[in-house]
Amino acid sequence: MKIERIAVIGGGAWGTALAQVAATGGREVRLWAREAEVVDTINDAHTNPLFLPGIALSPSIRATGDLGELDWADALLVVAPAQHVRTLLGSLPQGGRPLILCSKGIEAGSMKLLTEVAAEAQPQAPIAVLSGPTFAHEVAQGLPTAITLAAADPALAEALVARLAQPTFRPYASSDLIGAEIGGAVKNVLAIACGVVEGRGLGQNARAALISRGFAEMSRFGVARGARPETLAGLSGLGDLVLTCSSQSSRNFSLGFGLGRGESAAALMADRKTVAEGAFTAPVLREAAHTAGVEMPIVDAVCDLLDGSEKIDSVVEQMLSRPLRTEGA
Ligand SMILES: NC(=O)C1=CN([C@@H]2O[C@H](COP(=O)(O)OP(=O)(O)OC[C@H]3O[C@@H](n4cnc5c(N)ncnc54)[C@H](O)[C@@H]3O)[C@@H](O)[C@H]2O)C=CC1
Ligand SMILES: O=C(CO)COP(=O)(O)O
Repeated sequence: MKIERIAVIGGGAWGTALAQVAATGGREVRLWAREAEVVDTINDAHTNPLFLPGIALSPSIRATGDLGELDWADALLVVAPAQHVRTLLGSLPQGGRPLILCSKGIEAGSMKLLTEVAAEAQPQAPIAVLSGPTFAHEVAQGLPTAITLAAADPALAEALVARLAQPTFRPYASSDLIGAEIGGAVKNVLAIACGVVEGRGLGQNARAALISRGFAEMSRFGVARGARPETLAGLSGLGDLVLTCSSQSSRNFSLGFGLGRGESAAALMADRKTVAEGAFTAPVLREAAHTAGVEMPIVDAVCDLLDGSEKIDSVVEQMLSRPLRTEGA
């Protein structure tokens, strides 16, 4: 199997950065963006100041507002916010072109993972997942990055790795799609919690404890939904959790930081141009965990802060007064 022509659905920071990777060496890449101004600035000035400021883009990236123009591609990178993936995939013609899911989230309402959403919206398309510790602005600058590329068909994984790999962009093939996508979805919620810890000034010990106990929650939920533990401990799980729990560059972490400072979620979410996926994933993850019989106290606490049902100090007190238990449990 050979994949040459890559198209990207989504002209936000991550879609643009991935287009930049795929365009290395002057290879043509098509990118669908929702905003006409993004289409125009990519085509005319080779920049995306709205979502990825300060990066000079390859002139071989051609943007379009017409999904029909993506028919040209051998494979499509799907990089829209998770809650819009179903609608966008439903707007494409049906076909057997591989879809590589790069978004991180769980669909609200249905509680479905994006692999399930894609299988319903495009039943004939082979599905892959690309996920890992990858801040878009670093990838777009060519800084060294490693990422998980999961596909059920090893030939598809191999073809995609061959097409996307660069000396500074190293995809590691996997066959565990569920593991790869659960890590990315859950870490966004945990990054909000880490931001809260930082914003409230609870210290570095608390943040390390939260990353470790958060990873235990991710693992319990992931395994219950069919993920492999080694995938969750890899780039797309623990790797991405550590990245987003350590940096204000994370939109989810910075949302939590604001909450920790006492700002309301509504005020922090109003007028956001960029997406903090964890805010949308948190309530559906809580519901999905409940359905699976999995305890996720950190996720519950993030939900309570986001919906305003609890104040930060009482959430912290509740977390600290939970029954003492053995670490592996
Ligand atoms: N930015 C990053 O460093 C990374 C982001 N991701 C994931 O990629 C996905 C996209 O995130 P970003 O590119 O960062 O977005 P962004 O925050 O840079 O931009 C927002 C995006 O949402 C789109 N959008 C808003 N309303 C929409 C609608 N109604 N229908 C379709 N699209 C709509 C905008 O067109 C824009 O592309 C998310 O799931 C995110 O978790 C994954 C890895 C890294
Ligand atoms: O997923 C990301 C890095 O891997 C980006 O994180 P944020 O969406 O929190 O900015």
